[in-house]
Amino acid sequence: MANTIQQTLVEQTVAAVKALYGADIPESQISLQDTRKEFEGQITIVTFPVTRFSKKSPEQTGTEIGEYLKANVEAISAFNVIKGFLNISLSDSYWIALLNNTIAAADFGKFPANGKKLMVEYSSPNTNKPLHLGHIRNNLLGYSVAEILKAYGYDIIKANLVNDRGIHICKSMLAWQKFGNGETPESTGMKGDHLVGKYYVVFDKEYKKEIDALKAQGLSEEEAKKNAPLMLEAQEMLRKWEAGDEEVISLWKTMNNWVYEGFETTYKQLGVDFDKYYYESNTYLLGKDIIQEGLDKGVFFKKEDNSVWIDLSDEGLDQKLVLRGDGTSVYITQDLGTAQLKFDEFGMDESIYVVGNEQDYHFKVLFSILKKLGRPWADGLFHLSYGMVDLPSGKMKSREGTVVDADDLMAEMIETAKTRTEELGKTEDFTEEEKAELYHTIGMGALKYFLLKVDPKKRLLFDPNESVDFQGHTGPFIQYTHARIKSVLRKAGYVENETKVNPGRLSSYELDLIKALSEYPSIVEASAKEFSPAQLANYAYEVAKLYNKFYHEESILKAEDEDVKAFRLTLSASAARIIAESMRLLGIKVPERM
Ligand SMILES: NC(=[NH2+])NCCC[C@H](N)C(=O)O
Repeated sequence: MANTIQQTLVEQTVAAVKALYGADIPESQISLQDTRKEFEGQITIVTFPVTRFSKKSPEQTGTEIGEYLKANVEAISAFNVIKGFLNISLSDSYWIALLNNTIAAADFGKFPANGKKLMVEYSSPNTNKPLHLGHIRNNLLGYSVAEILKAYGYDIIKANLVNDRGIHICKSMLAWQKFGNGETPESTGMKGDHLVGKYYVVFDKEYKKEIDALKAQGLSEEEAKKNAPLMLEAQEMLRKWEAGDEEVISLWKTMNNWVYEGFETTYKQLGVDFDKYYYESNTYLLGKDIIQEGLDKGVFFKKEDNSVWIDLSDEGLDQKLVLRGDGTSVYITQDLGTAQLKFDEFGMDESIYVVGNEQDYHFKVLFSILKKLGRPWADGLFHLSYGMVDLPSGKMKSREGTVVDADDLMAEMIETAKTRTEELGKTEDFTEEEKAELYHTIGMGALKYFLLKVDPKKRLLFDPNESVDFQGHTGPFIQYTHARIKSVLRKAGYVENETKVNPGRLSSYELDLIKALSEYPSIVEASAKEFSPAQLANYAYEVAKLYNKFYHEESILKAEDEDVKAFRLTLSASAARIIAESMRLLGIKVPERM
């Protein structure tokens, strides 16, 4: 447990039960809560489990435990019992010492290396079109979870599995070949991924025309789709590609490089990065040896047409194809092989896949197969699943009218941040360069915070305007708070870790803020264990709110005496550091001034 006073209270409660009632109560039965706002105190012990041993009323039991604790734990200044809840007040001197000695220290909230390795696979785009809003959620989640786990002591590998082969890639290639007139990113000034995406859309449009024409000739929808000349050509291209045709391969290399250049720009703008890239063009044949192994072990079975299946009805899932009758692989064949490759190469303890919830079933099956095959690492696999992101209709139109392009959205966010910041009118003395950086920081902070504060499983409505509200539950509100604290510290000429300062007593605003800051390590721990950036995001907001309350209620620069002033500056500096660090783990920058 990161907060030692909590640990002490649990241990001393166990000792109290022994001393008072002669019984051994397991630590796990002692639960602590934050004391409710309307009661006196900061930490509450739930005494109901103890009544089993005391054989007395909850009130009586709470009072007896409270007296024992007050006599034995120096930090306790008072207690009260309400309906069996033992509310404990810790002395001001306890909280003051905690700030000076623990929270204000540079290593507060830093975890030592835990010797464990973990891979986070995220992003994993297809190279036939640019990234969209859904990818943004994916990238932010993956990056943030990786940073949180790194802070918690893991050795992290950020991996990206790029889907760079298959019929969808042939569609954009074919459309470019037929209708592209030799267009390049240079000749059009378009980003490479957008150019390729444009031809993916062209394919779809032309293909639809062909389907309609065939249907007008009396073909069924299904037949028309199958026999449309463009589709037949795309399939022919895929066959040639797989047979090693030089022309196709060279076209693929050219267009794929356009896409990668585009992706790199998008990733840079988003502020995400990767340690390892996997390409499906290299991994798509993997997994076939695992199919054979599964057949030998009796985990898989063959049907008459030679296709290979797994029966997962014992787990409430159905039968699932793992290899086609003609020996070609399906999605899961590749993923079996890629999982093996990842573990062979990195020998990690855990592996997380950040992939949308439309693939929940796929990952259930994948993990289940690897368990059945007896892979020792199969228990360390986790699918970090997330829901869709929508925009309020009419707010922003994407190029194709359906999905929202990631680059467009980011540009729009930075623009909105600019407008809003200009309204605040505090940047007169900024250089153009500083302004541009600030708008970027705020625009991206707004976008990232809005997407990360929500539980990943929830479907999300992204409201660009609401996300930049400087007063709301937003990134910019937290960023603004950070800049405000930094401004106070600058005005005071504050130097980090000057002296240990004792103001004598604490106001309730100071106490609430110190208490919140003291929770930082346990929040990092919980966010890491639950792969939950949302917890950290909401925590940063709480700290910012408490700081603002403190700031409005207490004078800092004009405090009543030097000790109080020095103390409030130390408290401010700690709040700024913890806000900045929480936001860094979310991939969000905080400005020094704004
Ligand atoms: N190992 C995996 N299956 N990762 C997810 C790949 C996601 C895939 N490229 C898609 O866009 O749907």
